[in-house]
Amino acid sequence: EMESSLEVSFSSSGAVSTTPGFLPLARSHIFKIIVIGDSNVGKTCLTYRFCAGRFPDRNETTIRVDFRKRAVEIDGECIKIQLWDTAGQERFRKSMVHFHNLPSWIEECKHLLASDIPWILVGNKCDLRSAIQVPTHLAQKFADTHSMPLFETSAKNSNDNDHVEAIFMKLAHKLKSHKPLMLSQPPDNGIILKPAPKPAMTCWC
Ligand SMILES: Nc1nc2c(ncn2[C@@H]2O[C@H](COP(=O)(O)OP(=O)(O)OP(=O)(O)O)[C@@H](O)[C@H]2O)c(=O)[nH]1
Repeated sequence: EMESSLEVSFSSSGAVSTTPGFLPLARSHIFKIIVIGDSNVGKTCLTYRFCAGRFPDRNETTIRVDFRKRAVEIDGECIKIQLWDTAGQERFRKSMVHFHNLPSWIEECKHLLASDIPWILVGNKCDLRSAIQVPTHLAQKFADTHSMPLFETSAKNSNDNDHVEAIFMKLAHKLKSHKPLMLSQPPDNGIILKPAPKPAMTCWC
């Protein structure tokens, strides 16, 4: 079946690494993307696909939240993308938030998160076209109503659809230009003298 999942994202950034002498060495941005949606829509597979580059051999239902990460380069800058793969099953997400279906997911997020967070809507499992659950025109209408871009993809086999890689990269670009949400995070072990204007980047990849 083709089902819809909802992704909402926010960013925080500005980590500055320092040497014991307190000189800033490197600065990198961390973008945190929360993936939410009903159970079984493919949140784990989508996040795995983006971070590991392939469809998982096997996976189990998510309990509370799993974290996946990947470093990418945007405009010559190393960006750390942290994906929060949340549990879709009611019994596993009780301690986090209470959601039921797409409109409820959105409503709940609006209460919990800042209003101007970039959102995108993703319909997954497009490789199962014959078992489509949500026609594109309806998904598009829903996305328009909630002012978010719609992507249709398959974590398993993107072929003619939006590619998982491109979707997350588009979101990362969107977050990069979304300066107001960026918060400065002091380093754990030092004093920030001042942010380096054009720091040398240290990439995890
Ligand atoms: N055919 C097909 N199957 C998919 C796709 N994405 C996920 N699946 C399958 O759908 C099932 C559920 O995928 P998950 O990624 O675990 O779903 P989830 O949304 O993370 O589920 P919860 O952890 O319960 O919230 C698994 O059997 C996957 O193999 C896809 O794009 N195409």
